[in-house]
Amino acid sequence: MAKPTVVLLPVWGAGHFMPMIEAGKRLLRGSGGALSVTVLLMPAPTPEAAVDIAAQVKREEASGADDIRFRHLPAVDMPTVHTGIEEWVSLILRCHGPHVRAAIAGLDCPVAALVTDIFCTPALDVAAELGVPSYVYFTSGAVMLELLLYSPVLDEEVPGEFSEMDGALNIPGLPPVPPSVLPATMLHKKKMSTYRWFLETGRCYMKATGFIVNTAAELEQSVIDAIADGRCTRGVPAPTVYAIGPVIALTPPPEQPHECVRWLDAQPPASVLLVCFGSKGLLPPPKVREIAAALERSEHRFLWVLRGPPKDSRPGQRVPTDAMLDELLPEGFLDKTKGRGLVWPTRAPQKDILAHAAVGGFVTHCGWNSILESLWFGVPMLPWPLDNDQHANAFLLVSVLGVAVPLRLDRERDNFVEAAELERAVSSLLGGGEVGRKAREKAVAVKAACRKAVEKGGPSDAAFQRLTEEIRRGAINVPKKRD
Ligand SMILES: COc1cc(-c2[o+]c3cc(O)cc([O-])c3cc2O[C@@H]2O[C@H](CO)[C@H](O)[C@H](O)[C@H]2O)cc(OC)c1O
Ligand SMILES: O=c1ccn([C@@H]2O[C@H](COP(=O)(O)OP(=O)(O)O)[C@@H](O)[C@H]2O)c(=O)[nH]1
Repeated sequence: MAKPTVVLLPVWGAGHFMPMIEAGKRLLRGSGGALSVTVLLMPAPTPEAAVDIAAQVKREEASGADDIRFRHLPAVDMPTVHTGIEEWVSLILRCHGPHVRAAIAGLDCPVAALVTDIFCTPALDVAAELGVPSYVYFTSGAVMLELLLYSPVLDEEVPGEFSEMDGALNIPGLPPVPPSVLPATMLHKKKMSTYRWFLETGRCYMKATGFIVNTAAELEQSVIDAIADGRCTRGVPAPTVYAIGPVIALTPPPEQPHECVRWLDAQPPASVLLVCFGSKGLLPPPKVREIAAALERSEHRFLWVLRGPPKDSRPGQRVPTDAMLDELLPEGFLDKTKGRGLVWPTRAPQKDILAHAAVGGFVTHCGWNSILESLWFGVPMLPWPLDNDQHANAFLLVSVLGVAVPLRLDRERDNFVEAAELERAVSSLLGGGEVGRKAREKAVAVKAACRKAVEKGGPSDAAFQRLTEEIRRGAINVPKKRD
């Protein structure tokens, strides 16, 4: 009989697609050949994302792993009316519901589980209808998962706007949380109609069999405990959390090192500040000017990945362009920083850069994958969150893990940071001073904990074994036709 398959339903996007495929490959290996993986591919919303995903699929297919197969779902109409990125993705998923159901029902083998992305709550209903166990693969950290699960409780506790309340929020397993670290969708209830998405997603998650979270228990133990004890869900036990991370797709370095890596080869150890704002990494001109002023004055070495504005700014369509450096940067900046700074105008190999001994600090937008990569290589951070889960992630880095030097930003001014503040924080992180020294020390300790977590017998490895076993046991034959 054909072996049971785990069906993955990833969304497109650098921080979502590859981490989920990587987790699927680990499930394959972990099952010792007992399982296969079927990836359902939704057509990507932009030509750039389509090219990216096609390349990744080609790479996986070429690697000869015959237990992973890809199935294309039919195209759906992209929603034009929505309240924001969260609802936009959820609406697309809703349209795909019948296709997902048909694809699963049409499989020629037992189905062990459906694994969906953060946004794919409609797929949980499909799994329930078919009797298939369902898991949310959470590409962000447990703090963000907790915020989603706890949002219905918070909504009742704080009837007014979070942005207008005095004091801090009491969120299980966390130190007092300033409301300013909540995602924008939560912060302005009345202004953001997407707020409902938050509450509904939190409730809907309770239908899942489990949460597979790309984190390590060591990073977010108290939060994971709070979820497990039902403290976020009014005492009702939440689906089991499997903290299996850090899951990072690491590939051997290319034969010809990238230009950024060659530049780093010529720099002293732990001397370079990496500045990179993720795969969407675009900044408006005033922020570019502040960064340039801070880097020029700080006299530290830097590698700045600076992208150009997108051609299309609609949710889900924002793809950065290659930067025209002469137009974006203040006059004379490149000359004045020549030798100690490199500005890279297109996508850079971030993991290879963070792995380089010359990198001593990372100004990051706090996308979860960037955080995990920085921790994996022991690089302390300067958090400059912009959106989504990033403010909450930054809070974790500074207030729980202590691996980052805080950066004062003005959320009311679109997360603006003054040049002088950035200059101060860079000097603290890379130069002398107690705060920077502590962050550097903690980053080294957390690096060791991350690596230990995924070693054979480590806590993430153990969680992964439990998950694999549970998935293997859950396999069912999906009836071809519903009664
Ligand atoms: C899939 O394409 C996109 C996803 C996001 C996006 O939006 C988002 C909104 C929230 O209210 C809470 C979130 O956690 C969240 C996350 C998110 O995706 C990114 O996820 C990464 C890994 O999970 C990473 O942590 C990044 O910080 C998140 O931004 C947004 C988006 O465009 C703005 C997408 O196209
Ligand atoms: O120039 C870049 C920008 C980003 N990334 C990678 O893209 C992912 C970004 O994911 P993250 O969750 O940090 O943020 P997002 O891009 O989803 O906001 C990470 O794996 C980065 O290493 C990269 O390789 N080069």
